[in-house]
Amino acid sequence: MSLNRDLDTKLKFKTSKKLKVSSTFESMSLKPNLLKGIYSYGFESPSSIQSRAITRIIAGNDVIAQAQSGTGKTATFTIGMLQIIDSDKKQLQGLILSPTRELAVQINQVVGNLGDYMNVKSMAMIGGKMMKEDLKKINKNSCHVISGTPGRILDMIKRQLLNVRNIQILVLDEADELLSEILGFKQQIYDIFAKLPKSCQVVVVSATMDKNILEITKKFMNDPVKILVKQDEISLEGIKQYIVNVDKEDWKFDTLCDIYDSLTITQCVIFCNTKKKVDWLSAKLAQANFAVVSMHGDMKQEDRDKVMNDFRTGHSRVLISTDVWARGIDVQQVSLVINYDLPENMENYIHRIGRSGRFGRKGVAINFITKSDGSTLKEIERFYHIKINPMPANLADLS
Ligand SMILES: Nc1ncnc2c1ncn2[C@@H]1O[C@H](COP(=O)(O)OP(=O)(O)OP(=O)(O)O)[C@@H](O)[C@H]1O
Repeated sequence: MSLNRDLDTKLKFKTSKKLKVSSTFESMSLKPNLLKGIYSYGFESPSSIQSRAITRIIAGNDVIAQAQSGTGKTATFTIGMLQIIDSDKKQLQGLILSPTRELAVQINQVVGNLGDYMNVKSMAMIGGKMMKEDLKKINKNSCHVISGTPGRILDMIKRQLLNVRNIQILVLDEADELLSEILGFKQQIYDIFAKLPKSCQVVVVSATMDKNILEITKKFMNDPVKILVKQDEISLEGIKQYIVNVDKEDWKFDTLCDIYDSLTITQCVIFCNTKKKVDWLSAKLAQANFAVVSMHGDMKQEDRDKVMNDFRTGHSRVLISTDVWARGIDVQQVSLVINYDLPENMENYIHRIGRSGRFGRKGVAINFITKSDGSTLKEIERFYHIKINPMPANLADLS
């Protein structure tokens, strides 16, 4: 983890002034069938980010929307996009990019659900599946909206299998990850962007944004409306955070076994930093007769799909994963996150713990801390202006 982070968020980048706040969905002048979709999906009133950003998107502005994890960013850009596209035209009009396949699929489901009464056709376009299946679907359906991962989308565009000439709105979800130097998406995003119409509106979204990312967005955004969160407000109060001092790496496993019963009260995600460690830990827990499932990026997509399905339906309750699960995935029953390893990336700390405590629910995050983790822990505390206390002896007190 870099120790030289620039903690100064005050300069230059500020939330746009005098943003209109729409406290109801009715007051957003949405299409009746979109409003119907929103209510049938179970939403009653908009969250803070929804009440500020949706009308800006609809007005045609480029928008940078930052909001805490689990506060409804997906519906923010989805509702904005659904209002903009014309479902009578059989053309691809909206493109949503996100960093993982599971997230792209999840977003596509939200588009389908909110657009249920609008006759909107959408599809997920992700790596790990046969391209010809994608082609069959597009040809059959002529999609209005595609939610995909950058590699597959770029590939489809380069092969001229995807007509992007009529795209009106591009969304980058988890934008700071998509635009970071480390993961290699950045060039793909630029290449996709270069193929889109000049007039295309851009919306970038994440729970975490830093100055570098905001600087980069200047290259492809036009005087964006900015809705930002102060550094000391990113961490959600509803998620209680604790440390467990384990001294040595070797002690983590026994500590986890000791608390296993509390993990299964609802659902729990355990994060490790490498795929190898995920495999090792799940094998070791299975050997000790603990029921767990695991997922990482080297697994076959059909196996990943099965794990996701089992976890989403509650058939499995404890999931071990890498940072492939850190961002965006929404399983409301997850109430506990364990950092078996502290994340190597400051942003992913907040994204990982945000898998619990969705939309105002309560959550608990437990960090296993070895002696050598001390400085990283301090850095996390400083970065998010929080104090992470030792876990109380009685785990029942956690809920
Ligand atoms: N207005 C609303 N009323 C009720 N529930 C909502 C509303 N908006 C969103 N939700 C629900 O809140 C949960 C979290 O939403 P979402 O996944 O969009 O969060 P997010 O802000 O994108 O989080 P992350 O930072 O983890 O990506 C979802 O289950 C979603 O259905």
